Amino acid sequence: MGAETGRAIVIGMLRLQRGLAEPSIASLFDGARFAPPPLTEDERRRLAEGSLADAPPEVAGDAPAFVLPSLAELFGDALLPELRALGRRAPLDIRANTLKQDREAALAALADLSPEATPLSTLGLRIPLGEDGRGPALHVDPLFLEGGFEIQDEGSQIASLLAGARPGETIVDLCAGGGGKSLALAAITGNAARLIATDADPRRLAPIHERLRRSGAQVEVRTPRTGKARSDVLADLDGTVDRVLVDAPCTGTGTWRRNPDAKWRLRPGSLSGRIAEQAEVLDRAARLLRPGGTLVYVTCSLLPEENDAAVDGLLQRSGGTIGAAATDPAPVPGLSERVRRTARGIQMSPALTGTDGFYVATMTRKS
Ligand SMILES: C[S@@+](CC[C@H](N)C(=O)[O-])C[C@H]1O[C@@H](n2cnc3c(N)ncnc32)[C@H](O)[C@@H]1O
Repeated sequence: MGAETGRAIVIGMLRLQRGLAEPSIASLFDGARFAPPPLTEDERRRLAEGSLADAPPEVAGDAPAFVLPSLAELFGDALLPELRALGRRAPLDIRANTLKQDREAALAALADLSPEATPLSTLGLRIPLGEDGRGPALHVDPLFLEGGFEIQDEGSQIASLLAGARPGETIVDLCAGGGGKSLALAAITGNAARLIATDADPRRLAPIHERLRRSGAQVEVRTPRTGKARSDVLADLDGTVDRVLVDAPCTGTGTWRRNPDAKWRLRPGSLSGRIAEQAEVLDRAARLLRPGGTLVYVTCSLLPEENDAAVDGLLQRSGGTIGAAATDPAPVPGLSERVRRTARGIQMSPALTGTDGFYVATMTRKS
């Protein structure tokens, strides 16, 4: 809009992010009692003719300049379309809890919300947003209260499906947080795997207990003590685990469309902090694995430093004990044709897969 005033930013946001045409913006800026003054001639002209074609990428793509080289490394020529897709509103996705009913039954039970099956996840339903961009009050929906579904982005559902969890396995969800992926793994294995969930931060685990009760998922939660009483709650499992899921702490750059403010709070120091945590948690995961066991590394980041480079770091530190393995997109029909492949894993993104920017890589313990 040719200015950096609050008014110019709001008008630009309505045009670029909400996709409103000039007449719709003019109807909001009508000078009524609590409305801003009407659009000026210059503002109308800029809305009609303005273009970001010549703007630098951090302006055209609305992203902090310091991460652009990393994003360009991943996206190449698709950098701007991907940045713009990251600026658009995220859809509202839920995962049918197949411990209670299948997706078809959930679609029927929620028919009044007009859900559709998600394009890729075989477990997902997409709920249309209202004109104000808000979704319905899912947390009080009777089906939710009965555990019939969980609110989970399609990308997170896909990451859970790609984890390859099988009935009979011992599986550790090492960074379980509120339990989003633990619950999904329990449903995917039909409660027939031994699932253990933990997190370095006991407070992050708090919501999991209520979620387990509601969903019927069977997961053993191991809550660490903090401070002087701290001990390794997984020590008895070292060298025995079939599969470890590391849903790692990360910058969350793949979720900017959900948390637009996060991109402006990101600092170079927070990236280096996350990289150190990722190395620590990957080393811990590697020690848990039995020979032949599988490590699945997931982030919701688009930065190669947190993804392929983190995997490379573990492969090098392990001295050959941990080997790279392919991540098979087959459990998610249609994913193979759409997803971006990196040297070590696969990368989802809003423009390509229509999901948050999840990264998934697979490794195995050789000996
Ligand atoms: C991306 S979040 C996990 C989200 C969760 N898996 C879900 O699907 O809802 C990353 C988590 O890693 C935890 N974390 C960070 N460092 C860790 C470590 N060294 N060991 C275990 N968990 C760690 C954080 O406390 C945070 O809860």
